[in-house]
Amino acid sequence: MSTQTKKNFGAFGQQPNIVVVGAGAMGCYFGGMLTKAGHQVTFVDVNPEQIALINQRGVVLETDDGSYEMPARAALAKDVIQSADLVVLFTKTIHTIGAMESIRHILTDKTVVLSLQNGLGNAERIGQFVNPDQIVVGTTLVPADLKGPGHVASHGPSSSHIMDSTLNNPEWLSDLSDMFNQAELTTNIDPEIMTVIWSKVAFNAALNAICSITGSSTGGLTPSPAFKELAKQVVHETVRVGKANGVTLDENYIWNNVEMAMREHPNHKPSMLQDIEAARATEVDAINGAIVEAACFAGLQAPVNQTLAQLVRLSEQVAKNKKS
Ligand SMILES: NC(=O)C1=CN([C@@H]2O[C@H](COP(=O)(O)OP(=O)(O)OC[C@H]3O[C@@H](n4cnc5c(N)ncnc54)[C@H](OP(=O)(O)O)[C@@H]3O)[C@@H](O)[C@H]2O)C=CC1
Ligand SMILES: CC(C)(CO)C(=O)C(=O)O
Repeated sequence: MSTQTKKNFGAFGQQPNIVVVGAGAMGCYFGGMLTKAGHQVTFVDVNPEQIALINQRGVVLETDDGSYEMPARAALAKDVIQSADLVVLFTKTIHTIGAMESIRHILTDKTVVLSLQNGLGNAERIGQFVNPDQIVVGTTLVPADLKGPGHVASHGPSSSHIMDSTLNNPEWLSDLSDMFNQAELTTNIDPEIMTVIWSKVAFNAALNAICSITGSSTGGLTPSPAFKELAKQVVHETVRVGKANGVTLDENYIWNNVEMAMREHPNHKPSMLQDIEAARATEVDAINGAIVEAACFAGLQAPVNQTLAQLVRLSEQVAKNKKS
């Protein structure tokens, strides 16, 4: 059945007004796929040149099924007027508060805000702007590499897990996952979302941090016993911290995801490495740093994450020094 004939987005209506905030790698991929499925998407970003290029040429997606160039609409937040039915938030976590503040005027008490951002604390940050029952959080294993403004490549299998932040699993959540699945963005509703989020944080704490420090894509680490030993220590430590914070994690499940990413997404540069290469601030505080904080909160220490966090911060500084 074609995506057109399956269309029925319940609470969101036939033509929801979707606003993708952050027109970088993930924003362009998710927004581009939703556009390709026939949705009305507005991209919001802070970079005027990027906005101009997207308006002029559209977004370009390189996928395993082919390359697509789709007309798209992008704007600065202040220039978006129509209220949003769905906000898909894909800024880096350090920009969440600023981005949400900038779109405050298009948020209503019915707007749903979805975050598949990496790291801990996403629901809490978004919760400063909308009610908890309007927030959907989750994780995604979609690998997205920004090739240039509005131009993104994503290769290999992937899926996302979502749940509303109150864990009530309202009916409209199925409408949202249907919308994404029909746009070929494989999405599962997962009641165990805290486990899923912590598992992804453990994954990113190992893979993103080590790739960023070493300058390697995920596949580049494959033959290294040193990587395996270090990454397993990160995962082990994070599982211990999760447990002390009331979240039970499965070390094997996390490790299998790390191995899957190395095997299936070998050319992907984790988002944190893309930040280092662009001399931008990374999300280390929401990933390894947040694990260290959660350890302190539970009266523990997390020395492996602490050391990796410091090395990522050092790599950030070196990248900035080189650029200036
Ligand atoms: N890339 C990937 O493969 C994956 C990423 N993720 C997560 O998805 C999220 C987005 O990552 P990614 O797409 O890689 O990030 P990018 O850096 O590629 O994109 C973020 C975009 O948001 C823009 N931005 C910054 N501040 C604001 C603001 N106030 N309002 C609107 N836009 C703003 C940035 O502009 P500028 O560059 O000028 O700051 C940039 O264009 C992160 O949390 C990441 O961890 C999750 C899984 C995979
Ligand atoms: C794509 C993935 C899952 C790393 O493999 C990721 O989370 C990232 O790049 O930040």
